[in-house]
Parts: sequence; structure tokens; C-alpha cells
Amino acid sequence: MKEIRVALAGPPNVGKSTLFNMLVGANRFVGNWPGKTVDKYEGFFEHMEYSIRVVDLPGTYSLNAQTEEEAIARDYIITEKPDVVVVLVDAVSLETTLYLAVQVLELYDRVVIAVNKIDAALKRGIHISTEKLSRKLGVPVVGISALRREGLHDLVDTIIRVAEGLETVRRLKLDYKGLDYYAREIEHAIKGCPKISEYPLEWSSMRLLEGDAELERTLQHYCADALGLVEATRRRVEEGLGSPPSLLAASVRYSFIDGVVAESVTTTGVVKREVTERLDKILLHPVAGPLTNLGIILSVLIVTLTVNTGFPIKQLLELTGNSELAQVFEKYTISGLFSSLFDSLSNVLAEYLSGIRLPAFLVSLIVDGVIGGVGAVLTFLPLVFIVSAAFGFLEDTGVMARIATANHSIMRRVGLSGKSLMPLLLGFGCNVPAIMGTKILETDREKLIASLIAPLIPCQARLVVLLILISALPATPMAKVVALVSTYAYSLLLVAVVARVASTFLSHGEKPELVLELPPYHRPSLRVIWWFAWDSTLHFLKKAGGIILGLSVVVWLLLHLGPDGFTEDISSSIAKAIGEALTPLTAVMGIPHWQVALALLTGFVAKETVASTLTVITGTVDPVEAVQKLALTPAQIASLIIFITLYTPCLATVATFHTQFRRYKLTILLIAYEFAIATVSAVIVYQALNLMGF
Ligand SMILES: Nc1nc2c(ncn2[C@@H]2O[C@H](COP(=O)(O)OP(=O)(O)OP(=O)(O)O)[C@@H](O)[C@H]2O)c(=O)[nH]1
Ligand SMILES: [Mg+2]
Repeated sequence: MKEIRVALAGPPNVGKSTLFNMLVGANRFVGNWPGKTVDKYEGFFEHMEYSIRVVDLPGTYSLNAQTEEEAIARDYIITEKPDVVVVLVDAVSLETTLYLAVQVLELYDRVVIAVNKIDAALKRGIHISTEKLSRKLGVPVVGISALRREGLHDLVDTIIRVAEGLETVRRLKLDYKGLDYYAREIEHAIKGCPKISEYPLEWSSMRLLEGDAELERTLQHYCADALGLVEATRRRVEEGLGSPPSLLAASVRYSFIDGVVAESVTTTGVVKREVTERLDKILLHPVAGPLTNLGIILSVLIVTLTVNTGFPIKQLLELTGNSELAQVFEKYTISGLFSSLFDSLSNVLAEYLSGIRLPAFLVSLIVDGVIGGVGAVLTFLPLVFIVSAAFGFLEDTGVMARIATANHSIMRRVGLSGKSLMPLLLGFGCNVPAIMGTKILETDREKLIASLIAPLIPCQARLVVLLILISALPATPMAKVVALVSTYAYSLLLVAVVARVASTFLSHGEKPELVLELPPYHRPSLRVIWWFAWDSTLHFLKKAGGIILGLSVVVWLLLHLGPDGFTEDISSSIAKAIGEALTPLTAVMGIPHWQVALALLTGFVAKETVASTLTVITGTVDPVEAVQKLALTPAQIASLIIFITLYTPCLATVATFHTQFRRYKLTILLIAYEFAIATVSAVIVYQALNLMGF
């Protein structure tokens, strides 16, 4: 057992004792007035391989050591040097409570900030971006509600990461402008003074300049002559800058806090009570609830899909005979715009690079491999962004919490809580934000189960390939719609079955509880939605971007290297050899075509690549034509549809999953189980349809 010593500091009445009680299971005195805890109390709890010792410190507004409580809190931090100091701030009054946090951050470098009473803030329409706060302050910031036990998991994880040095915290250095000059003089005088040198030098010199009774006593005791200089310098500041240093320093801190708060807090109006009640009557109704929810989710999905890929509006336009309009429409969807942007970019670059006589193979590597890879990463960005923004909207308005509540009893049947619907639904857009979103779930088990099933939800990239394959089917429009709907239905059935199986194995039959309080409805704030979406996008870019880019280059190499080095002809490439080697596997599901095996292999990078590989191999431009050129039977196409929908999630998803759990066994399990399900399903579909003569 590894011991971690944690101190809870914070201004009076922020909820330190409440947090302490929740963490260690104690019953310290909690009440709604400041100054209840006057001494420090210790308790401990165990988490994984850690024994965590927690000290509940008395509340203090600052670290000035003017009252006994302040002295207790400050001495504890300075002399006991806890592994982590958790500074609590109050979400409802961030401006005033951040003062202490700033002071602690100037003094100490192993700090976690817990923004408590998030629940109360939300009720007042106050949103706090913990990411923004964290960036501005240079420390991890976790939003919690100690009273409702929300966010405590995350807090404990963060404490452990800071204690283990996995999370960097930098000591805060404010710009005290003119004061710095005087503080440096004091720094000079007290350097080497015993006892004082236990503190960071800049900190103690600034504190002495401001007037700190306790430090002055120490100075008097050990280096009395420096004290005279401190007093003289303080007077000089008053004369030179026109105000006492304590006032100047405090105003620097307050204006820093003002800036931080302005950037990370957004306030919105709260919707009136009667409207709230009426909405809840519908959204939480046992029957009307799930139905309305379904309607809301479908509309959100249709909007995001349309903006991204044109589906299903484009198909509707085509069906109604407006194929020209459909073309224009497709061109101006986000993926359309991106692909034309990248096409022109590669053309210009190819021309330029050939102009400066770069060898053909380098030109191709840069233009197709690298730019293609960057393109693959970038085309994901609007996808992740829009999906997250749409769901950020549902979450911010308070509708998402109703969806979770209304569907909790349905989700419980497969061993998940209603809350898991929030991340899982994101999966229809893209599996990456779905897996990232599972971190909002209560227990590690539920996070894992939800992340394991999320990749089975057909995402937009798969939808694109499905539409191509379905279009290539020689069938009536009605049969095509049936094919699409049944593919989705089958995927969702599998999601339910796998969730059930996984929860039987992982939770030993325990049913998850819904730990979710219904927040009030808000008018959504654009800024909050932007935070939510932008954060997911950046997260994706940082975590998965590099891997996708790297593998795109690898796939390029496989496609362009053959026995004689660089080749433009895919049929003499290493990739073809690999495709051929894999053909026995695809033959099992009825498709003994190396082109298909190769396309599926590249589809591992990103599912939509299946279509582009097929066009490259068959030398066509239109992917539907490419599929038709392979002369597959309906049974073969159906088998392919099922396989592509279910097999091994794309690289971005695998990368996200792996960074979330960091256990190779789990990542391999994810890839293997999906591969197995996909193969078995494809074989069955092929055999059945084949027998029926398709
Ligand atoms: N809404 C809400 N109230 C909370 C939360 N956590 C604590 N409180 C309330 O805040 C008040 C103060 O809580 P304490 O835990 O006594 O605060 P403290 O920081 O220990 O206060 P001192 O010991 O006086 O410094 C109590 O009324 C708690 O119920 C929370 O997450 N949400
Ligand atoms: Mg207390």
C-alpha cells in the first residue's frame, strides 16, 4: 500500500468537511455557516493500491496567518508538505473563493483545485469550464458536488496522478509589476536566512513586503538585521507607488482572478418553473418520455448527419428526381467541402513538387501519404466537433438528463444506467466522442462496459460505406431502405446483447444506480456548447491524430512499395500480396476477392477508406461503380455490409479506447470480439442469402 497524504484547504463554508466526510466516511460537523471546523482532523480511506490520508483543515480566506485558523492551515502546508493539497473553491462564488487558491498556488506546486457545489451553480445558471480554469491556473481542476457525491471519482484519480507526478503542476507566478523590483531587494537580504529558506524565496519576500506577522517573527529570531530592511522597503513602496504593498499585491491577485473568471464562467438564464414542469411531464412520462426522447435524438442525428455528409436529404432529393440539386447539396456538406479542399491542395502541391524535380515517389509520399493522412485526421475534426456540439446542446439545456432518467429502467436491463445513453448516443455520429464521453459515468465498470459496446454503434463513416454498398445492390428502393434499417437494427441488438454479457461478467449481476439529479432547464449558452465541443475536438486531435497520420503513411507505403521498390501499380504492391494472403479469411464469408480483403484492411485506419481503396484498385472514380465492377452477388454485398458495420473499430476509436484504459489486454479484447462477431454474422448472412438464391 502506498500512502498519499492529502490536505483539504479552502475558505470557510466551501464544503471541505462535507468532502472529507464523503471521502473517508466520517461524520465531521457540517453546517451552513462559516468557521465550524477550527482545528485539523484526519481520516483515511483506501483506493486501489493507495492508502489516502486526508486532513480537513479549518477554513481560511487567505494565507496571511492573521488568525489562528489561518496559521494552522498555512503551517500544515508548509511544515507537513502533504503530497497533494486540494484547494476547494465555491462554484457559486468563484471570485471570492479563488483568492486562497491563488495564494496556495504561489506557495506550493502539488495542488488540485476542486470546484465544489457545481450542482448549486447549475441551478443558478452558472457554468464553469474546468478546462479553462485549469489552463489559466496551471493546475488540474475538477468540478465536484461533495454533497451529491458527484465527481469524487475523478477527484481521487487526479489526486493520485498529482501525487505520482503524472500530472504537472507549475507554481503560479503572478506579475506584481512595480512591486517585483522591491521584492527582489528583500529576496537579496533574506537569502540564506535559516528557516525562511524553507519557503520559496519569491513567495516569502513578497509576503514580507506585504507584512506577514509570522514571517516577521521568524526573521526577527534568525536574521534580525534583515527585518529593518524589510520595513524600510515597505515604506519606500508606499512613497514610490502611493499605496501600501499589501493593497497593491492583493489588487494584482484580484485582477488576475477577475481575468480567470471572465474567461471560464458563463451565466445563462434559468427557464421558468411552470415551463419546466410542463416539459418534465412529457419528457419524464413512462411512455411519452422514451418516445419523445427518440424523436429528439433522431432529429439531432439527422441534422448532424445532413450537415456532415448530406444523408438522408441527399438521398431524398435523388429519389424525388432532383439529382442535380442532390449533387450541389453534397458538394456543400462538410465532408464535401473538405474533400474538395484537400483535392485542390494536393493538386497544387503535386504540381509544385514535380516542378522542383522531386522524385515521383517522394511527391506521391507527400501528396498521397502525408497530406492524405492529415486529411483523414482533419475530416474527423468537424465530425467530432458537430456531434459533440449537438450533444453539448442537449446536455446544457437539461434535456439530456431527462433522457437518461426516462430511459434508466430500459438501460438497466442490459446492465447500464440511463446516464450511459448520453455517451452512447454520441456513437451514431462518431465512436470517438462516445468513448471519451464514458468518463461521466459513475463506476469504472460502467465506463468499461459502455466503452466496449460503443464501437458497435454504426457511426457516420460506416454509414457512408453502407450507403455506397447498398446503392450497388441490384434491388428496389424499398428493399434498399429495408437493408439499411435492418443493418442498424442488428447492430443495436448486438449492442444490447454484448452489454448484457459484459455486465454479467464484469458486474457480477449488480445493477447500476442512476446517480443523477435533474438539473433545471437552461437556455443553452453558445459559449458552453463551444467549450464542450472544442474540448472534445482538441482531445481527439491530441490523442488520436498522431496515430492516424502515422498509419496512413504506413498504408501508403504498403500500397506503393513492391518487390522492385516504388510502384504506381497497386497490383504489384506489398498491399496486394497482403490482400491475397488475407483472401482465405474473406472467402469464409463468401468473398474470395483480394481487392475486398485489401479494402477491409485499409478500412482499419478509417472505415470510409474502404470505399476509396476500392476506387483506387478498380481504377474508377465513383465508389458505387467500383463495387459494381467487382461483380459481387447480392449475398456477397450483404455479407460485406454486415462485416464492415461490425468489424474491428477504426484506428481513431482503438486509439481513444487505449488511451482511456491503457491496458493492452482490453484493447485486444475489443478488437478481437468485434472481429469475431463480424465474421460470424457475415458468414451466416452470406450462407442464408446464398441458399435463398441471391
Ligand atoms: N449545494 C451544495 N452544497 C454543499 C456541497 N458541499 C457542501 N455543501 C454545503 O455547504 C455548507 C458548508 O459545508 P461544510 O462542509 O461544513 O464546509 P467547510 O468548508 O467544512 O466549512 P468550515 O469548516 O466552516 O470552514 C453545508 O451547508 C453543506 O451542506 C455541494 O456539493 N453542493
Ligand atoms: Mg469544516
